[in-house]
Parts: sequence; C-alpha cells; structure tokens
Amino acid sequence: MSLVTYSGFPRIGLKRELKRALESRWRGDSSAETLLDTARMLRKRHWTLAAQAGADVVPCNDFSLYDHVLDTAVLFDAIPSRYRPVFAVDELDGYFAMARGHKRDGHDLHALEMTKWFDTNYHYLVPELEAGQRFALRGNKPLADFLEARELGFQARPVLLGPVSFLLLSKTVDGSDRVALLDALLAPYIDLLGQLADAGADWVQLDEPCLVLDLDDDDRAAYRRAYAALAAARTPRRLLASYFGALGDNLALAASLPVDGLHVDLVRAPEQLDAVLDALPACLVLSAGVVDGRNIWRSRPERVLPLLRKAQARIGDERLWLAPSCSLLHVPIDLGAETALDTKRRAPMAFARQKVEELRVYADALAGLPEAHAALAAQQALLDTQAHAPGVVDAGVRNRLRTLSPQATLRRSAYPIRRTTQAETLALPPLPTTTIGSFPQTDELRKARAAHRAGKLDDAAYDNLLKAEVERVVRFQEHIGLDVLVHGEPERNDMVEYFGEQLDGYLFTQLGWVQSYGSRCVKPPVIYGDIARRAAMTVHWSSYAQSLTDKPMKGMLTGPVTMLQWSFVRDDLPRETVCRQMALALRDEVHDLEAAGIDVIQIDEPALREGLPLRRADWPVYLAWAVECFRITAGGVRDATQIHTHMCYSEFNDIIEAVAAMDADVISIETSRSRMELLDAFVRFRYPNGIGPGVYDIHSPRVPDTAEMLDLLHKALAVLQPEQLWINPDCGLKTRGWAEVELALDHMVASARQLRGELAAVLA
Ligand SMILES: Nc1nc2c(c(=O)[nH]1)N[C@@H](CNc1ccc(C(=O)N[C@@H](CCC(=O)N[C@@H](CCC(=O)N[C@@H](CCC(=O)O)C(=O)O)C(=O)O)C(=O)O)cc1)CN2
Ligand code: MET
Ligand SMILES: [Zn+2]
Repeated sequence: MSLVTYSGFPRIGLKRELKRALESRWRGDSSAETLLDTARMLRKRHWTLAAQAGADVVPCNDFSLYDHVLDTAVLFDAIPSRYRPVFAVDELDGYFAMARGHKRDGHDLHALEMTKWFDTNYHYLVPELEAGQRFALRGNKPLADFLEARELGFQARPVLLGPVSFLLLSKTVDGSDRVALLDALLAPYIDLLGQLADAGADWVQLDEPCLVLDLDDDDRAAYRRAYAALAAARTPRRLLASYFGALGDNLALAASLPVDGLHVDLVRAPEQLDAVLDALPACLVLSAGVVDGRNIWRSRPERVLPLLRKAQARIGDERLWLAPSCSLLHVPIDLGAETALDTKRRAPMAFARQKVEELRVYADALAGLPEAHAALAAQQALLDTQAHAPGVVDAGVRNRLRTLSPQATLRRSAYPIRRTTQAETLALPPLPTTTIGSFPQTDELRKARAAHRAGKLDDAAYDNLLKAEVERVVRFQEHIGLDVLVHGEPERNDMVEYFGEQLDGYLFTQLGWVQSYGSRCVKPPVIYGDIARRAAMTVHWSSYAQSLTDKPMKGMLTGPVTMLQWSFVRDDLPRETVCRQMALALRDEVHDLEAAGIDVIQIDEPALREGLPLRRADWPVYLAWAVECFRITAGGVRDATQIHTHMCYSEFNDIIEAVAAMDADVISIETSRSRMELLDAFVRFRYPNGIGPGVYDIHSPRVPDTAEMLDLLHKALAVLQPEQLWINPDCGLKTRGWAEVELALDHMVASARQLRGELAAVLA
C-alpha cells in the first residue's frame, strides 16, 4: 500500500504557543528551559496530530525555534566570528543573536540579513560565508529530534536542507564563489548522515528546492559531486525533495543523482508527471506531492486521482508515497478550530491536518477501499457545487472587468508635467521627509482591538481610542517637523487582512496563523469569490487625519499584487484575473480619497518582487499583469494627486524596468541594511521619478544617529538628482516601540535639515 507522509509541519502552534514562548524568553520573563519545553510539547502534539490524521511516517528536524536555514548554518558551524563570543557564553543566546541582533554586555551585533524563502511570505536568514570557510558538525539537533520522536513511538524521517541548496541560498561576504565551499561542507554532512544511520534512521529527506530554479553548469556539477559523495558514504536511504515548481530542464540531473527516492511537486507542476515517470530509475521511490502545501483548498479528486493512478500503474504501490506538494509550513494547522466559519464556507477548505487526512483517503482509494472512493466522489461533488455558491461569481465585477478600457491604466499626463503641477500644489521643501505609514502598534492598541472584536469594547469606545491615537501620531509628526504626514494605521490589524475584511469575496479565520519570520505571524485572509468594494475603506481615517493638520496627509493603501500575494487565493480563476478585480476595487478607493481632498496617496507593493516566478522564462507575463494592475489602481487621478508606492524586501535589478513602468510619482524602498546598495539598479536604469531610499532599518531596535543617516543620504545624493530624493525610513514602524521611533525620526528630520543647508550653500 502507498505510504502517506509529509515533508514538514507548521511550527508556531495553533494558538501561537511558540511565538508567546519566544517573546517571553526574549523579554527575559521566562527561562530557556521553559522555551525548550514548549518546543518539545509542540513537536509531540504535531507528530501525534499528523499520525492521527493518517500519516504513516512523520518527518523530524522540520521544527525550528526561529528558522531552518539558520539551524542549518549553526549545525554546520557556519557562524560569523562576530557572534562567537555570544555563543561562547550561551548557545541559545548565540543562535538568537544571529537571528535578531544582540545589544547587551558590550556587544552591538546586527542580525543576519533576512530574505524571502522562494516566492513565499516566509523569510529565512541568509547564512554569511567566506572563502576558506570551515564547516564542522555543531550540536546534534537532527539526531536529538530523531531520538525524541522514537521515544514517543515514531520512526521519523529526519529532514535536512540539502548541501547545494544551502550554499545557493547563502551569500559570501567577500564576493567569493559559494559553491566552491561544497567539498568543505560535505564532510560534516556525511558525519551527520552516518550518525543518523547508526541511530537507526532508515530514511533521510534532503531538501533541494533550488532544483526548480534556473541553474548554471557549475550548480549542476555541484549537485553531481555532492550526491555522489553522499552515495559513497554510509547514510540512511536518501529522499531528494524538490518543490515550488517543475524540475523542468533539471529533471535529467535530478533523476541521475544517486538517491533512493525523489519528491516532486505535482500541484504547481502536474504536467511533469509523465516526464518524471519516464526519467525515474527503477527502484526509486516517487514521493508524489499531490495536495497543495501552499494553499488552503481541498484538492480536486478529478485532478489528483488520474495522476496517482498513472503513477501506481507505472511503479506500483510500494514505490509510491503520497505527500503534500511542499512543507505544510505555509498553511495554518487545523480547520477544525475555525468554529466561527459557517460549515458551507468551511467545506472546500483544508489546513495542515485536513491535508494529511486527504492523503490518507487517496492512499485508501488506491488500495481499493470503497469508502475512500465514496469520500472522494463526495469531495469532488462538493467542490463542483462550490462554483455556484453565493458570492463566488459577481456578474457586475465580471462585466466591469470585461469592458474595462485600456485607457484605465493611464495617468493624464507624463511624469515631468505631473511633477511640475505637484510642486506647485504641494509646495514641499527640497528633500521632503515622510514615513512609510504605520506607527507603533502598541500592546494597548492590540488589546483594545481584541476586546472590541470580543464584544467587550463597544464601537464608540474603540473608535475614540483610534481617533486619539491618530491625533497623537499627527501631533507628533508636526512637532518633529515631518513634511508629508501619515495617520499611522492604528486601525489595522494587518495591511492585508484589514482590507480583506472590507472587501466582498473574502473570508477570515480565527486561528489561521502562518509564520512570516521568527515569532511574527500573519493570518492571510481567504479569497473565495469575486472581489468587490462594498464602501470606502480608508477615507474616514484619512479625512479625519487630514482635518487635524495643514500639512499634506498621505492616504495609505495596500496594492493589488500584495493583496493577492499575501492572501490565500481561490484556485478556480487565474491569479491575474483575481488581481485585476482587486485593482478595480482599489481604484475606486483611490478616487474616493482624491475626492475627499487627499492629495498624496501611497499604494504599497512590498510583495511585487516576491511574486516573481521562480523561472526567468515566466517573468515577462507576470510582470506585465502585475504592472498593469498597479496602473489600473493608480490610473485616472488628477496630475496634482501624487501617487507613492513602497517596496521592501526587494532585489531591484531583476525588476527595475517593471518598477519604472509602474510610473509612481514617488517610490520608497528598503536600502539601509544594504547601505544603499539596492539603489544601484535605479541609478543604472536612470530611474527618473521621485525616490526615497530608506535611511533607518526599522527591523532592528537599534536607533541610528543623525551622522549615520547623513552618511547614507550623501551616498544617495552622489548618484541621484537632489530633486528626486525623498527622506524616509525603510518600512513601516508598526513593530517598533515609541521610544525608538521618536528618537530615530527626530534624527531623520535633523539629517534632512542639515542636508538642505548643505545644498543651499552649494547653490548660493
Ligand atoms: N501580511 C503581511 N505580510 C508581511 C508583512 C505584513 O505587514 N503583513 N510585512 C513583512 C514582514 N512580515 C511581518 C509579518 C507579521 C508582522 C506582525 O507584526 N505580525 C503580528 C500580528 C499582526 C496581527 O495580525 N495582529 C492582530 C492580532 C494581534 C494579537 O496578537 N492579538 C492578541 C490579543 C492582544 C493581546 O492581548 O496582546 C491575540 O489575538 O491573542 C491585531 O493587531 O489585531 C505578530 O506576529 O505579532 C510583521 C511583519 C512581510 N510580510
Ligand atoms: N504602509 C505599510 C506600513 O507602513 C507598509 C509596510 S510594507 C511591509 O506598515
Ligand atoms: Zn515595507
């Protein structure tokens, strides 16, 4: 009979137990032991849950206290020297110093860089390597997890990030070739695999997601060398796992590697099954990733069963494993906890637990169990009726999209004309200062929102509290002398969920948390139907904030691509269609803001880069619709209305033409961690519009001083026109405390004043 398994489980816990335990430890309110106890409790709970749901084999070492790439770096002792003194005192403090920076006991260490895990909203820590880097086995996390599982009665399969993907996801600090470090890295990998074999592990899973990317010959050679070396050593049987896309031109490579099993993603790339079966050497196990590890919809038996039957016919039951397409890290844990959702809406959905249950049913169906067949037929019937459920199709939206004029993407005039008009109407000083939107989300705010939601705080009281917060934010900005103000976004739980709550076509979960980085989670809202705006969403707050000040108040919206990227999206329409619906809804909001007298409107697109397809060949199509959607949102406003956009976590070289084609009047970007390196793409491209390279790293509790910001600004002025330059932080301030924000923004305004003085002196 085919075996049911999965390659990784969410770590944070149904009620975010890990988040609470981490943050409590970081505050110093609890001991390391307490944190480790919570982690152990979660692993046990999750293994038990998965086994009860029908998994035959569970993975181990998929759990992490912060991030699995960081775990791998520490496991192989790839620890930059600056952190070593902290490790020398305490291993766990050292680990968290790499994750979050460390300012204590005379140390002032910045964290490792954080970046997107492929095209997901999960962020990993980028290992820092250097030429001549040495690796050694440090600690025994995978082995300890394996033994812990066995103690509980599970013969688990340890999961490791494979050596080649580990190197490809790392960076070298000296610009040397990271793949050249492979041979040095293989020795401790082999040690570890030997230890696991000695301990009785029969399989190990080596994750090599980079196999779905465009690889060059050196990368391919590295794969061959690495896996030949592992095959020559004593190891458990090796399952090579690819996910997030098709193996494509790397299929021959993957199938030629000396391993014992291959995992492929048949959700993103069902079409690869024939080629995979043709290429799969005899005796290899095929782990078929047939239910979606990236989305929350039940699988469609009419799509999945033919794939499984074909595989079964070709290789038999013993060599066929059933699994989700990728780790379940990217979905919430248990739909059963969503008691507030009505059963009709809940029926077509599946979270991690339900996905394992689905796999069990497929395995039983392959084994010929009649009740499994009946269950799958019922599931298919349910999904078919879903297409006609209320709210799924909105004829008005469909019609509006069908008849949308191409003119909708156009501004009235070209940028140089808009620029002049805006200079006259806004009358801003040179080098205008602004912020990215959010101000600190204090405990008080979050508690009040929770109380409001629970019915313990009435609408009026909640509204008053938010109004008072907006007023505080406005007064503060006036006091320190910022030029373009914001209202601070205190009314928003999250920049995506907040808008989702006000749009038709969306539904929400109570406990649908997904880890974004470390202890930070998001609760992606679910798009199940056509998107339409019921009423204005932000005009009330922006107008109120504008009424408090004579300075321009910047309206604040989340852009269509980011709304899509950070939601769970229906799978019965092309993503670009859903995105166009979103763009139309947001366009109406832009117009309403303009009509209400808001002259500056920011449309955030921090996830535009994240949505870029993993294969270069697929970029142009995506970028074309992504840019079009932004332009639909911003299109049609008066020349005098200044459209801003904001992007963080982005490498711009690949997308600079698309960014320019968005034609926002001003873009703010994250640049301070890279010390303005991210500006290079804009400079090379001679990006003509306004640009605000961030001068304050808001991810760190560290407050930069004025001189540090001036230094960054001088760097920017060396390559940009002074008329282009805006001064702002890297991103929103919601995760920071007021004390830090007050100081940092004060320093920022001081740096702007000084720079204006310098410029005036040059011109005089
Ligand atoms: N969707 C999304 N993706 C993003 C970002 C983003 O802002 N949004 N930013 C980038 C970085 N990623 C981030 C992801 C999450 C957070 C973040 O701060 N998340 C918060 C939760 C935000 C939220 O939904 N808050 C809700 C719920 C808050 C809460 O925990 N309430 C308590 C009750 C309050 C209390 O008593 O303390 C509870 O439910 O138990 C609210 O404010 O209403 C967290 O993990 O702490 C920040 C950055 C990239 N991806
Ligand atoms: N306007 C948003 C904020 O300031 C943009 C955040 S981008 C992740 O929080
Ligand atoms: Zn941002």
